[in-house]
Amino acid sequence: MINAEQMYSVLDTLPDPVFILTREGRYVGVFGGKDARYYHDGKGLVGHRITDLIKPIKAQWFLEQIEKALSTQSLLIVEYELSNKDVKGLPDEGPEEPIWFEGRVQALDFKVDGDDVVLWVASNISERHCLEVQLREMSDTDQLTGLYNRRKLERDLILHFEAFTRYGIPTSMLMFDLDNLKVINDSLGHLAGDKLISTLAKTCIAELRTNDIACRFGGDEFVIAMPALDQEQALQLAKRLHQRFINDLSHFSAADTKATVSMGVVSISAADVTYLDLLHRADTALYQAKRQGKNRIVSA
Ligand SMILES: Nc1nc2c(ncn2[C@@H]2O[C@H](COP(=O)(O)OP(=O)(O)OP(=O)(O)O)[C@@H](O)[C@H]2O)c(=O)[nH]1
Repeated sequence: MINAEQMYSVLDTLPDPVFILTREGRYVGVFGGKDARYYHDGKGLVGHRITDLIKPIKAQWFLEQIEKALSTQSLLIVEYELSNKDVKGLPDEGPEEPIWFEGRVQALDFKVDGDDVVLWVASNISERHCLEVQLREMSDTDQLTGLYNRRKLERDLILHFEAFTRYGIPTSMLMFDLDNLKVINDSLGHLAGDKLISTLAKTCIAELRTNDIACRFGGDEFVIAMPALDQEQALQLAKRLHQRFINDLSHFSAADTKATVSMGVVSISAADVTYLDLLHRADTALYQAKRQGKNRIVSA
């Protein structure tokens, strides 16, 4: 059988760090964390309290997790970001970048110096976290243009709709569509059509504010959601953008067909029940612009 001394040696050799923390956030034991690629040596933390080592807001979060693990007596799994610069008493040696951790926190069935304690195992999940962020970005992004896709737009529109119904903050929407893309594809080729679509996207990126959400809605149709802009301001922006589009598209033309853009502009109104009503009204305004002869803006 393994003896107590050997057990201690095993604990200390663990690649991931293991902390024993009291309800008040005092480190009463630190084991393992021997993989220096991923962890700083935490031995110096023993005897200190989280609140003395970490900034108040973060320290409070740790205390809440300890409390939760103690009160539920079940395994709690949390994710958090921490750098050695955030924690007083950690050495400079070790990873320089902030680390994303998965913490597994479990109440222990004994007390230390009369205090309830938890076991907190921290695993470095930075690589996985980075991949998750990349995946989320990819799933929100249209491949051809780099603009957001419809999924991301709809998620954001739900929030903007809530901001309007709760606080009266307006959001306007511009829906636009290339005119005559089919003819251009047929005469200049599909790649030229793609180039047109990318050109519109580049102009959007150059012209818009950072909190505007420009999205490729599908095919040659785009939607821009403009938080905190009323209809008149949105129309001004649409006119500016339209002028830029016309300039940028002027050298793409096929026979006597000019590459132009039609636009519909709307703002959330009290009569809209969900963001889908806003999308529907934008679509109707765009349809009117097409019906009235294309290459124009309809504000409805
Ligand atoms: N090159 C290219 N063409 C596309 C892409 N997506 C959709 N299209 C084409 O764009 C056309 C879109 O249909 P419409 O909007 O009805 O065609 P349009 O000629 O622009 O007609 P109007 O909008 O009425 O001016 C279709 O012919 C599609 O095949 C794309 O990613 N690249």
